[in-house]
Amino acid sequence: MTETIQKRINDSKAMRWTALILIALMMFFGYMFVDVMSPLQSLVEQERGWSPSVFGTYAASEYLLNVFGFLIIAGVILDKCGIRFTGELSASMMFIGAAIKFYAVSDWFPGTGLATWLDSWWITMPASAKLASFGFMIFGCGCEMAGTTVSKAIAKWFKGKEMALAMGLEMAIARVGVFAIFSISPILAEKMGSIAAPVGFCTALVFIGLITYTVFTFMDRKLDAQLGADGSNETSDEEFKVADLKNILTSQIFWVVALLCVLYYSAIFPFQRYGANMLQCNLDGISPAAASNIFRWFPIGAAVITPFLGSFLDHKGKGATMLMWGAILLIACHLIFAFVLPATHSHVIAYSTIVLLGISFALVPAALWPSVPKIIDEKVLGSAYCLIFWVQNIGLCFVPMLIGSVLASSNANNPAVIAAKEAGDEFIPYNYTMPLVIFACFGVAALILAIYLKAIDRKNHFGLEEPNIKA
Ligand SMILES: NCCCC[C@H](N)C(=O)NCC(=O)O
Repeated sequence: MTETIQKRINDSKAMRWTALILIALMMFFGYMFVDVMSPLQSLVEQERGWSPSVFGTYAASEYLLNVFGFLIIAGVILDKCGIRFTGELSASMMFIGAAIKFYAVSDWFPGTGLATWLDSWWITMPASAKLASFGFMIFGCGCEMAGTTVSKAIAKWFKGKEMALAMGLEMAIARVGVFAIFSISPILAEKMGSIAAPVGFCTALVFIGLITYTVFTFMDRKLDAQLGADGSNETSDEEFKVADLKNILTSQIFWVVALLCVLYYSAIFPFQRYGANMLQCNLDGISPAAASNIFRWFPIGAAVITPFLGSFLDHKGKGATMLMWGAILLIACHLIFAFVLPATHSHVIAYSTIVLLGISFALVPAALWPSVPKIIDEKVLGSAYCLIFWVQNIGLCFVPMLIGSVLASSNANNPAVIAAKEAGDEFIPYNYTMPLVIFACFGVAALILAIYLKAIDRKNHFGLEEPNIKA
């Protein structure tokens, strides 16, 4: 009897990479929306009266609902309802949140009954900021849930294939989105004479992301038909039960990975918010544009290198070792920024350290996310990703506030800062040593966890050092 081996849709290189592009586009547009207002801080202050602390509250709102438990629910939804439903839900939440934020910063909002009511309480926070934060909170829930859904979708479509390369490419595409919006947003705002223009533009892009993900769901339906699954819990024979969460939460290796993740990312994304200003302060007050020009090599450097490291991981392995090197580079870079740059004011050192940090930012994500399917049972993979993001979001929500207050308190008696404030200067030459030392300490803790992770992997054979593609 001859047995025909049926080829699945994801066995075709063209089809699985098309699927990756479709889902990565949703994240690309999502990451663009996240940072659309980051380069417009002073403009938002002028146009809408958002003080720096209002801006900080607005930025934290992205993570607020996630921290208060939404991401845990998101994990259950993902494992119970599957990647198609959860992806559509995430993309829709991203669009609804984006549309609310667009309305909040548009010229249609001031003067409405809602604006008058929102202005009547917590008066230091303008109505536009309150509504924009509400929208951003809904968007943030959708965006983080989308991030975990995309990881689970890639693990499904690329299992035993180029999984790490695919995850690396997806993250690289998202980072190009950050780079792109940092360049486009100020131009759009200036040309259209309003901050609402770039926000509206990105809201439209988020809608396109919803469409591209919808196209992907048709492909995924076909894959499920070939796998013989019903699509609710596509990759596993056993049904997901909420009680399975207990297995994740009591797993030692899960906590090592989750803590490593929060510590590492707490020294990356919050640093991203202060990085350009830190360079300005340490390079004799260069212009904000010149500082951004140096700083943008950080996400773009990571975007270029991540896919190569992903491919290396697929073919050669060494995931745990890559995590260790990522943490070592992180520590070295923050210490150079803290002690060497203020002493030398060297542009060469600034550029090289930014590039080194970009390599670190490629090493850790490229190794971390593809390692999760190796340590966690497939049927609870969605919940595991969501729980890791949940722990990470706690750091991303609170560390910027910690850094902001340390920066303020460590400069309270700084004569240069006092003089600049008294003179009403636009540029305040802050000393960033203390915040940078805190970032380096996060790196040291992440390194200890990476070493421990490598040790427990060696003992328990999780395969973190093994390649994904077995010859
Ligand atoms: N403001 C963007 C934060 C994205 C956080 C997200 N949970 C994440 O870790 N994504 C993976 C990455 O490396 O970007």
